[in-house]
Amino acid sequence: MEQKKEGKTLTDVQLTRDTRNIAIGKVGVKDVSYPIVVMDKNKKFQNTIARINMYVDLPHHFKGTHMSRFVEILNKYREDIALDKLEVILSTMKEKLGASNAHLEMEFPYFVEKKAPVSKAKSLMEYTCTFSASLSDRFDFVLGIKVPVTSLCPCSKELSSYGAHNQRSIMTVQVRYSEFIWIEDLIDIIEECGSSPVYSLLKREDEKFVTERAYENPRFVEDMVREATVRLLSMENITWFSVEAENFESIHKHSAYAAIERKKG
Ligand SMILES: Nc1nc2c(ncn2[C@@H]2O[C@H](COP(=O)(O)OP(=O)(O)OP(=O)(O)O)[C@@H](O)[C@H]2O)c(=O)[nH]1
Repeated sequence: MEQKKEGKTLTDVQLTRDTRNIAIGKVGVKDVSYPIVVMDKNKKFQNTIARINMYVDLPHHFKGTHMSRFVEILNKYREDIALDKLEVILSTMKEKLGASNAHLEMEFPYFVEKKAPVSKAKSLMEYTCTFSASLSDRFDFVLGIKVPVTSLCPCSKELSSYGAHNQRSIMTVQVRYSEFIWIEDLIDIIEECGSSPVYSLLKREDEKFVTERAYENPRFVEDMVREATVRLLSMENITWFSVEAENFESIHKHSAYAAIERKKG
């Protein structure tokens, strides 16, 4: 729609015709920083700040999409729990932007209170989580979490007279599910798969405990993704998953890496 400002016509350039006959698969806004509300197993909800990408498809005949509408839609639902509103946000994107499919990606820090293993000292641990949702004819949702763990190399332990190389690793799990899964529960499952979980706060007695626990529990990246696979396969409500492990090797400049993806049924 054309508007006038200070005598000048505000032409809606986006609506003008493009003649190259090329449709666009994804167009929209990327890396919008916005507050969101996430469900929290212990506190009911948690306020956090997400980096958000919102995209739709654009038919070949339009010059551009209407970028302002993405943020208008996001803003409308900002007080609501993000997960509850994903489908309605996507369907509003389709409707307001005249699109046949819509995509929404959110990456956000999520904090979980953890107790140190011996002293029981409490602290908050940050996990990076992702919601990836899309709506074409059907709604699709993938929950992702990056879980840091310690890994200790079984080969190094076997070969060395003293110690074994060990490092921080990141396990990235993504799941599709039929029934709601708490982020906290998925974190617990993945943390079992390394040599030891990592913590924000450890007292001396905890440090001794986690060092010895990792030594007693050596894991290759292969072990880590296999351990995760065994656990994720046994969870009936998970319909699809992918799990990756990356060990930021303390004896190499590169990482060790493994990944498994499974669709069930
Ligand atoms: N489509 C498009 N818009 C862009 C881009 N970069 C900046 N914009 C700006 O995004 C702004 C918002 O566009 P619209 O949503 O169409 O704004 P509007 O016409 O005021 O809003 P509606 O009346 O809802 O269409 C415009 O000022 C565009 O110039 C780009 O690469 N593509």
